[in-house]
Amino acid sequence: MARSRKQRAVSNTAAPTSSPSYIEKKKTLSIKETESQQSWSRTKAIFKYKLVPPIFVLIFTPAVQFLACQANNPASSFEFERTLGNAFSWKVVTIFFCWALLFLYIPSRTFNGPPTEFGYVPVYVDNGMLYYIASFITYLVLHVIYPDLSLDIYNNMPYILGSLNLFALILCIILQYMGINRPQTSEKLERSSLMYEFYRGMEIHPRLLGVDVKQWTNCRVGMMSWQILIIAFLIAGSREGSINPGHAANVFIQTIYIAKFFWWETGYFNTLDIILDRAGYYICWGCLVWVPCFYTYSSFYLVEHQSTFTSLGAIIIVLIGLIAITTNYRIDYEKQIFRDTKGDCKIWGEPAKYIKAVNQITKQPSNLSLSGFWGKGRHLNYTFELMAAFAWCFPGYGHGFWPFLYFIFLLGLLVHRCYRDEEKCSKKYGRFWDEYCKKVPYRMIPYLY
Ligand SMILES: NC(=O)C1=CN([C@@H]2O[C@H](COP(=O)(O)OP(=O)(O)OC[C@H]3O[C@@H](n4cnc5c(N)ncnc54)[C@H](OP(=O)(O)O)[C@@H]3O)[C@@H](O)[C@H]2O)C=CC1
Ligand SMILES: CC(C)CCC[C@@H](C)[C@H]1CC[C@H]2C3=CC=C4C[C@@H](O)CC[C@]4(C)[C@H]3CC[C@]12C
Repeated sequence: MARSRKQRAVSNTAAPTSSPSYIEKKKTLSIKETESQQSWSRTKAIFKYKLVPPIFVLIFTPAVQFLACQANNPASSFEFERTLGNAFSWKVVTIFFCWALLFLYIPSRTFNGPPTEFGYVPVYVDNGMLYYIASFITYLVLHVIYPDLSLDIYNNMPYILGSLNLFALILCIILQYMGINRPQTSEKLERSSLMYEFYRGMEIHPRLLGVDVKQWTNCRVGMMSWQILIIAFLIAGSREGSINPGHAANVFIQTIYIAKFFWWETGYFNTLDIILDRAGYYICWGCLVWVPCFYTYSSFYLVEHQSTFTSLGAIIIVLIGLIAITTNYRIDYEKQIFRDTKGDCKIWGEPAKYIKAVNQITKQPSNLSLSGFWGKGRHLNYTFELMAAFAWCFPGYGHGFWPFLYFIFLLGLLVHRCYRDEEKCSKKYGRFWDEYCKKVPYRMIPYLY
């Protein structure tokens, strides 16, 4: 009796896995699973290739013109004539573009970026800090000759954005034409719709007039225009020579952030924007127009809408901002040291711990750090980036959500970028990446996300 009960128990547990109905059920389930996976990938593809490009181009391009009118003079309506620029805006934009170009021609040390899968090694000019300091000083000195320069820049912002918009759109068309008809590298790129190609870009490292296009757009024009414009807005916003403490804190934190970028410019050549993104609307228009308009927006807004921060409030927010920027830099630095020494270094006072990983594409070893910040979260640098952005937007507190626009945008950008980066790493490292994700399970906030 006891034996037969045991047998039943065994057969009860064994039956489901071997019975035909169980196998059928499993098959139907896995078919359903793959069907839903396929339909999800189809939806994602429609979104990525068909919807995002026209929506971005048609919404973001005019949005910059609207933003520039909105804060400058909320009563002023959109005027088409501004989208064409004016004599002042074209003069300013042309001089600035040529100045940025000049520094890429000055004989300097060069820096070789990471080679592409098709064996192209991009060469960059390594004089970011010289360009930054020279541009900053020159801008301040120009006020001696032209005391109203900052005020004129502020008042002509809708026209300046009009000139930038036109120039950037034409550049993207040229880049697309060159990529289709005269590609500069041996990369074999599958063709897609013209709209998608315009948005995404064609080539990863195109060169024009002898310079690397993305170094010129992203690092030199985008980042330096951000710096010059916020200084111009601070000067334009000063009333009878006195500077508002909240506005000063907002500009000071961003200035440290931008100076840090130029200090670390060669580190930027290893990031997604440079190694993965192609030179098209997203990156080139983004850096030529979106950065000068949107990244500077909190400072632009504070000209008309004075910050209510006291000097003490300003000092506290500057300290918070500096802590965030330093930590963000520290995290990027820990990765750079780890990569440069291939893991043979000390992090947080101890020899670095890592996963011995292999790049699945090149089959070369490329370890994944488990030490310091990279052992606590997979993208803590983004968390501190957001904290810094929040700090410089905060002096606009009390004026609704407009001064926080950049922070809100950055939140979306960085969460999305986390997934883009992880997709890249999963392809690059395969099972080693899964192992890393198991050991470091959180992305941006330990124990939460
Ligand atoms: N203000 C803004 O608009 C934005 C600012 N940023 C800032 O730019 C900086 C760079 O960011 P981003 O380019 O996104 O990339 P990250 O600096 O976050 O680098 C991600 C890459 O690091 C490598 N990596 C990941 N995990 C490890 C590990 N455990 N050990 C060693 N290497 C690892 C991988 O590249 P690999 O293995 O190939 O080396 C991965 O692709 C950050 O400070 C960020 O905050 C970024 C986006 C937008
Ligand atoms: C089409 C647009 C709505 C979106 C354009 C986005 C781009 C302008 C930005 C995408 C990623 C951004 C950056 C990445 C990393 C950076 C390093 C940091 O230290 C300074 C800022 C930046 C260069 C930043 C600049 C804007 C982007 C390229």
